[in-house]
Amino acid sequence: MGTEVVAAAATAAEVIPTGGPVCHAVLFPFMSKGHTIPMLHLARLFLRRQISLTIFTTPANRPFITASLPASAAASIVELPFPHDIPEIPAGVESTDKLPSVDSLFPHFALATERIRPDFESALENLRPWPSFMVSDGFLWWTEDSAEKFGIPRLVFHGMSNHAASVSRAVAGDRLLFGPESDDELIAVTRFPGVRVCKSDFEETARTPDPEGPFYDFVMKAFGAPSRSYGYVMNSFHEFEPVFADHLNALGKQKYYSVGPLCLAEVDDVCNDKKEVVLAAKPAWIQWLDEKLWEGKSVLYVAFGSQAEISEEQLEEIARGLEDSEVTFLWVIRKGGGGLEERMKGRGMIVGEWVDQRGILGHVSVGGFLSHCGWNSVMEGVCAGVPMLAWPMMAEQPLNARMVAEEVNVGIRVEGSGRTGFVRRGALENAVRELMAGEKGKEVRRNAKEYAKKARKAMEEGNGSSWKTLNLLIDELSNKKEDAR
Ligand SMILES: O=c1ccn([C@@H]2O[C@H](COP(=O)(O)OP(=O)(O)O[C@H]3O[C@H](CO)[C@@H](O)[C@H](O)[C@H]3O)[C@@H](O)[C@H]2O)c(=O)[nH]1
Repeated sequence: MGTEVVAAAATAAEVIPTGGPVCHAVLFPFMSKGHTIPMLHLARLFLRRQISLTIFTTPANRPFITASLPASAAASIVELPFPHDIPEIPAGVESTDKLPSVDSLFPHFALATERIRPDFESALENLRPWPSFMVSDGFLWWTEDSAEKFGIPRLVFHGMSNHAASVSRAVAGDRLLFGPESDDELIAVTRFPGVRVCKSDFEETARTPDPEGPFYDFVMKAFGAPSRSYGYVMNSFHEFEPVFADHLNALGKQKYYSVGPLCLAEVDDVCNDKKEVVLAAKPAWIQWLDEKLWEGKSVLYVAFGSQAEISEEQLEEIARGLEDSEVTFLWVIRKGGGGLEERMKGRGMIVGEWVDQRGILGHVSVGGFLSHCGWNSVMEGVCAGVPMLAWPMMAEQPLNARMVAEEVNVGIRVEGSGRTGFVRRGALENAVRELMAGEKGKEVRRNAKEYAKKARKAMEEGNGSSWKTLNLLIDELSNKKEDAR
């Protein structure tokens, strides 16, 4: 593979906010929407602090990145070719949501990214101005070596919560998953009083004494060795999970910087594209939500992230559960569900396109969120003050669901849901009714609204905990003091 680095920045012109850039940083998001989106929000926070950026990506991911950044951003996008000769990965697939099966192909995809390293390093070497620091996704473990080679401090971007990171470490460290308990039996996590997990909350590799295979190879490469990076950037806010954030920071030499919720970075932006947003035609589903507002209906938003795989049988059961609950719903389906759209007309709306999820959650008609508990969705639900029905499916989502339903109490767990679970229509119906109209629903709604206020406060310019943490981090890395604002 040649060093065919296409440095492109034509549109992302050199419009730098007053005073010129404080420093220059490199960002490298993992090629998955759930990882790229929050890193682009982080990009906005850097731009707002007058840090110019070089963002690395691959050709097929470039349009998404360009579209997500303000047009006037002081950001250059550098394309690096995605490896084409991976037998398991169909040609042209450069993002996990395009994989025919995330479950089986994810490790091959993630392992393949290491082949980008030579091109990445050639591009880094030629970068001017020289970067003060790099933020790259934890799934791109090999960027740590590149950063070290060039003496660039690297921050690991962690898409997960402080809770999931702490609990996973504690469970592994204390070898809690190798006991006699059944998959669904609760196990106390002794380091955190009151926290309980079960074996099925974790990936197979974590609960197998001698694991092997590509997923294990990936885990070992990405998380197997102690990190030599400068620290971790967490998409969370201290007030949401203080025990877990403090725990991680007490562990060792690296700091964990909670600088989120990153989805709030778009609220007061450096960019001036609010006008464009207002003038753009409303998509059909937002118009539909407007109608529901006039009809006085509270809508359940149903969405399972960018890559969940749901069987036709389970989709049908969801449809039945929603019908039986008599709730008004907006359901975003990524794959499958043929025929449901027509059948559900009048009861709810089904959308098969990419939507602006944050826009939907912020619509006043939306009163509940049935979610797979991807961490971005959790943060977005919390920021909108919308209580959740937690239905975890894969990755660290079962831990996020515990966070939502057991730690901060902003949602209700859907009975039977989990990594291998099948949810029956009756269980979904009950959960929906409880969330939208029950006593428990009222309680979690109140809590969600409280946390929404705290989230906004955390991101508040000047005094917010996350705002200050990010400033501190930038000061540490750039050795420049932020001007008193
Ligand atoms: O039509 C859509 C679909 C998704 N989204 C956005 O896409 C992101 C999806 O992220 P998330 O909710 O975290 O779900 P996943 O895509 O499943 O995220 C992966 O990455 C997360 C962060 O590491 C992990 O927490 C999850 O377990 C993992 O599956 C969110 O920002 C959504 O708002 C849209 O805007 N429109």
